[in-house]
Formats: sequence, structure tokens, C-alpha cells
Amino acid sequence: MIEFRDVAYSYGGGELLTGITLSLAPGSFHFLTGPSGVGKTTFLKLCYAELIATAGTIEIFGQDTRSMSRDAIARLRQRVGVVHQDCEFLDHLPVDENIALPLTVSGREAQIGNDLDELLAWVGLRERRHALPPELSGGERQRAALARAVITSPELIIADEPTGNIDWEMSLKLLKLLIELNRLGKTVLIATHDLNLIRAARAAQASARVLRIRNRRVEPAGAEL
Ligand SMILES: Nc1ncnc2c1ncn2[C@@H]1O[C@H](COP(=O)(O)OP(=O)(O)OP(=O)(O)O)[C@@H](O)[C@H]1O
Repeated sequence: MIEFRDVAYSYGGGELLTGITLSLAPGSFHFLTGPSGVGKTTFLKLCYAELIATAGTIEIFGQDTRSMSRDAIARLRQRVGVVHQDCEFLDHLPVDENIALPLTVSGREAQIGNDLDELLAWVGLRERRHALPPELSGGERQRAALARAVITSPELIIADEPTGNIDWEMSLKLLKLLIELNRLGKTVLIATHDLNLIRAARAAQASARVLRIRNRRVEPAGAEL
């Protein structure tokens, strides 16, 4: 699904990431970990063509991101659901309209009906559907962001520190949702610094793999995690 071949990325100074060769198979479940500032968000952005490698090749869904047109990148993004670290919403729109936004803005309003009701129930926000984003708790925001990321039925789900600001119980609920998505065949990639979350995931989903950024490289983590 995603192939990195000798990839490097630099924001203009020295290389932040270098020598990355790896692949994420369809249906796999990966964590990406490493201390703050090592480049986790940058790596995720390379995985959905928000950033283009400064050296090497990245293929997403079999397409080389360096040679893709803007339209092709826009089409590729429709196959990826991203839960961003900051979980921003349009504060003047209720939760359900925010979740449906990816369909509304791409002219697919007709799809909203039942899908949205099911999704609200799945993330436990049916009762909160008319609330405005500033009225939501941290956990509710994260679940709304996950619902928004998956409403278009993406094949790949990328979440950047999805449990960053929420308590442990809520983190486990969110993890359960991500594992369910993986069991439905979605490929899942989660950046987190929370090693307990990784341990909990491995207990529930034995095939979860862990990548770590160290010395500017993304590599499989050892058995210590
Ligand atoms: N647009 C940008 N321009 C220049 N430097 C950037 C840009 N975005 C990120 N950086 C720098 O690249 C480095 C890696 O940032 P990144 O956000 O990828 O790390 P991270 O591991 O996700 O950090 P955190 O865990 O704190 O979110 C940081 O030093 C950051 O300041």
C-alpha cells in the first residue's frame, strides 16, 4: 500500500529523515513512535502526499508521489482518512455537520444519511450530534475527528497522536475503534509517544507492528516495546 525506497526529507536545513526503506502492507496495523520533534508528523505527511520526499521514492497505492499531478494527489487523498493532531473543526457547525464535511465538500451529500447515523452511534456521539465543537470534551473531539476521517470509507487511516490529550479510559475506547477498523480490512498507521497504548494494542491485536524514529531513520522497534 505504501512503499518507501531510500527516502529522505528535509524542510530546508539538514535532513530530518533519511535512508528510509520500508513498506506498509494493505490491512496492516502500525504504530510510529519516537520522542517529540523527531519527525513523526513529517513521516505521516509523506504517507499521504502532504509532503513529497526530497530524495528517494514513495509509492502510495502504487503511484509515485513525485510524478503525480495535483488532481491525482487530490484523488489519492480521498482514499486516506487523516486524524490530525490538533483535531480542528468548524466551530459554528454542529458535530454531525462537521463529521459529514468531507462528503459535503466533495459533492457527495447523497451519501450522508444512514452512514452518518451509523457512524455517530459507532463513535458514541449520537446524543451529541447537535453540539458545537467548543462544547465537546477532549475525548469527544477525538472521536468526532475519527468519524470525520472515516466517513468517506478510506482504505488507509492515519492518526497523529490521537490520544494525546485524553485520559486512559478514553484512549482505550479510541484504540478499540481503530482496531475495529483494522479488522474490517483498513490499513491503520498511528503516531504516538504513549508506549502503554502500544502495549494495550498488541495485547488486543497481536499483528500490530511498531516503527520507531531513531537517528533520523524509521526502523522496526525492538522487542523491548
Ligand atoms: N513546516 C515546517 N518547516 C520547518 N520545520 C518544520 C516544519 N514542520 C516541522 N518542522 C520541524 O521538523 C521537526 C520534526 O517535526 P515533526 O512535527 O515531524 O515531529 P514530531 O515527532 O511529530 O513531533 P511531536 O511529537 O512534538 O508532534 C521539528 O524540529 C519541527 O520543528
